[in-house]
Amino acid sequence: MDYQKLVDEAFEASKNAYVPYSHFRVGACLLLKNGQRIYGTNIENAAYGSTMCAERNAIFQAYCQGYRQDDIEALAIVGDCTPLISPCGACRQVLAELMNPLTPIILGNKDYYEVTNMQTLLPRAFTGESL
Ligand SMILES: O=c1ccn([C@H]2C[C@H](O)[C@@H](CO)O2)c(=O)[nH]1
Ligand SMILES: [Zn+2]
Repeated sequence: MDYQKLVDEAFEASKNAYVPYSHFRVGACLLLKNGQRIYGTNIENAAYGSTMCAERNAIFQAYCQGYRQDDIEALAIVGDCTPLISPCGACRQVLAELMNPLTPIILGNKDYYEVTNMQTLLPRAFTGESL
């Protein structure tokens, strides 16, 4: 698995970020097991709370196209920052439900990346199992 390529593609996607308020571009590249890639960027709004994060845009788009967690090979999330970008709480909650706990999540900047997963990012997640 060429994680560096996923990171590079996520940075390419981040060029489409709509970030007039934070000027902080985030990119996501979701790799499906069929080889297809689905991209996401953050899209901000003057009503700040209506902003949507890059990784949620990517995972929602995958689901919109009919894919489900077992179809997902990996997800790269990137930002030009140090330390590495780390998904916000809302994204963790969404990703914990929509991705398998051990599916690789690659967090990257321009210089390096780290591989993690939802089990590590959100241990003891609240899921539909509890309802
Ligand atoms: O993992 C992250 C962290 C932040 N952001 C966005 C939201 C907002 O547009 C900007 C600053 O918080 O970065 C993401 O898209 N993903
Ligand atoms: Zn988020």
